Amino acid sequence: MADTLLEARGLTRRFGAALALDALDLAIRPGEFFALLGGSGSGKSTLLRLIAGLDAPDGGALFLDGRDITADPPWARPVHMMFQSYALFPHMSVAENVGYGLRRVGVARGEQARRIAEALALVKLDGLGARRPHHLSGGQRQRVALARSLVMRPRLLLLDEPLAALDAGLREQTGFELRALQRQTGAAFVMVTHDQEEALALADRIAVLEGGRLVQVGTPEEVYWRPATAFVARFLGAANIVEPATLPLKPQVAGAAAYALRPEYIRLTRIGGASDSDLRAIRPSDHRTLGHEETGPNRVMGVVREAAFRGDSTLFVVALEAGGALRVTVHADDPMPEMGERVALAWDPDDLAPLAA
Ligand SMILES: Nc1ncnc2c1ncn2[C@@H]1O[C@H](COP(=O)(O)OP(=O)(O)OP(=O)(O)O)[C@@H](O)[C@H]1O
Repeated sequence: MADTLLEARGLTRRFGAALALDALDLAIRPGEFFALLGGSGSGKSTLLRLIAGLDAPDGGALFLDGRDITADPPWARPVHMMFQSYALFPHMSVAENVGYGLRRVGVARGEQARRIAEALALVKLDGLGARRPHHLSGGQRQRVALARSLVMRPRLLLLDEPLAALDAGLREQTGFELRALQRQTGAAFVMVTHDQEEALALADRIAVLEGGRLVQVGTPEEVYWRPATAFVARFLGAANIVEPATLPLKPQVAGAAAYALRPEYIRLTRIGGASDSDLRAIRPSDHRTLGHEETGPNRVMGVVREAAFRGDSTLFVVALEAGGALRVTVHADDPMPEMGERVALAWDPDDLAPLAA
């Protein structure tokens, strides 16, 4: 396929009895920012190492531009990996570190100097070429590691938890810089992360891994709003998992055993002492149930049990009269219920995302 840069077919890797990758299929497009998201032990690092050629699969194959590269050594692949530890050589200067790969493949000296300067400028480290890595901050060391990868002009750059070692302030800025670098260089970036917010913020597409299998691949919007399984729904921001047996649901797509319902999708209506201003904020469709206690499909009654302030919104846990609880977010501009207040919860049928078992 023309729009596929790297393809994995049936990729399998066993460690003794443990199946780290279970016949995994995956296609990465040229120039995309792709996130591999999964919990500890889901197979993320194993997949990255196989793509880089640092490890060999027990089954399946890898194709780059349609060519089988499964048996190619790492240096023969237009793929570069940036390790979480950065793996810089402490006895070499920044410029020597960045130029290491160029020297190994025998690029002429003048050309080396030009490309090292270009790579250092790309990561905004101009002028620091003579320094040793231990005279740099953690963020700067990461830039050296990035420059060392980018100087090789890879088609595909693999990044193992690139932001994990940075403090919170630097993480967001570095994330945006990674995106900018990816656009500037045109290389495809594959980033391993266990942080769903990072994946949602940066990636063009996200692959969610569970137990060595891909459970869903899609845009951040697709995996967030339309999770394929309960695992994905929970992993990406704690959606409510609701079942027709326990709640009066009338979903757009019938027949699923369970549905994901985002806390942001639920409308909360104050029933008890709703003030006039509260009433004006309530949608017309909610008026008929105000003061009444009727329920119906996609509408339930409950009592507010917990509240967590989140700045632009507050998350409420509402214990349902029919049993169970739902998590509901109320935007800061909307009327807030009190703790212990009775409320009505409602949602649109097409906001129920059907889940595979
Ligand atoms: N060299 C190895 N020897 C034995 N088992 C291994 C080896 N490497 C990985 N595994 C096993 O394979 C599975 C997948 O591991 P992997 O490191 O790929 O997961 P991960 O998603 O990267 O996890 P983490 O986020 O914790 O790094 C785990 O069960 C792990 O214990």
